[in-house]
Amino acid sequence: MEGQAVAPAAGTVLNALANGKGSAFAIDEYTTATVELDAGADGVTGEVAEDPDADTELIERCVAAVTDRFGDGEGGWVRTESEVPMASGLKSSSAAANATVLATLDALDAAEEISREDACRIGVQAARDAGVTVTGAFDDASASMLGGVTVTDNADDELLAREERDWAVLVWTPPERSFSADADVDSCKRVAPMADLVADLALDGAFGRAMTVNGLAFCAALDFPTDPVVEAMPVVHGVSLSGTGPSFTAVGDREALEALRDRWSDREGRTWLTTTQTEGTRIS
Ligand SMILES: Nc1ncnc2c1ncn2[C@@H]1O[C@H](COP(=O)(O)OP(=O)(O)OP(=O)(O)O)[C@@H](O)[C@H]1O
Ligand SMILES: O=C(O)C1=C[C@@H](O)[C@@H](O)[C@H](O)C1
Repeated sequence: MEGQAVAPAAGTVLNALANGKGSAFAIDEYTTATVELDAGADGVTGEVAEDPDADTELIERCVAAVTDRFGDGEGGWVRTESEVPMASGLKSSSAAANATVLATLDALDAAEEISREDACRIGVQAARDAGVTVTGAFDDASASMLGGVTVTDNADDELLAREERDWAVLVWTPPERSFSADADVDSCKRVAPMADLVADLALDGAFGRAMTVNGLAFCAALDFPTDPVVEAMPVVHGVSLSGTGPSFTAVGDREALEALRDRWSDREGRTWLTTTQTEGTRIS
């Protein structure tokens, strides 16, 4: 029994570490999961193509959660291949979990037995159980699973809004890595009044302005530089630190972002242009 699915990465509108509300948008960069199930296998073995030493607990838990609920507890093998690096702020764990959950459902021929929203909640619970998230990150996971821009309450995995936007997206990924689970949550909680404002803007559909306020607040809280945000502000719809960093994303018109790319590219790391994605996670 084999299955395969592909899930998009995402960027941040609102980081949920301050007040539990979050917002994120899917981008056109992907993680693929391939799953092979075997009724006789003893447990699940995971593999991350780009990093043989990576922690595979999350994807193994995703397979087991799906076979427990929709199969007969089959074990097997899962491998992810990703265009986005881990711990870069681009929600690689959400994309890996979503792709693995859907690939396992595909292997069991059970993809139509559950809504995409609930399938996403399986991956969020696996991320909590694996200890790779602070809030569960239903904001990131729902954007990756459903596509478009989502606004969520991560306290109870509730989807508050989903909309579609057709933006060009500029991403700067510095060479450093920062795991979400290691973020300074107390510092993030201090900017909760700003996060409340960002949530109101996002729920009004003013995603660009929401994102920029988020960027300034969380760069300050997590000690990231604000100059990429200030440089971008005059020419973009929105710009922010993505997640707990270190990547930044800016959204807007392609020509404006091409000009901004020339400035951001002076910094160390990788700067590239992509687009928003509205289709979400799919069986491949
Ligand atoms: N491509 C992947 N394949 C398998 N597991 C992954 C993958 N990406 C992330 N993970 C799992 O999630 C854990 C946390 O990764 P990471 O910090 O990248 O997650 P994240 O919260 O999505 O952060 P970021 O938004 O910074 O990418 C990893 O240690 C690993 O266990
Ligand atoms: O681990 C978490 O709970 C989160 C991590 C970051 O991606 C945040 O952007 C997200 O809102 C929540």
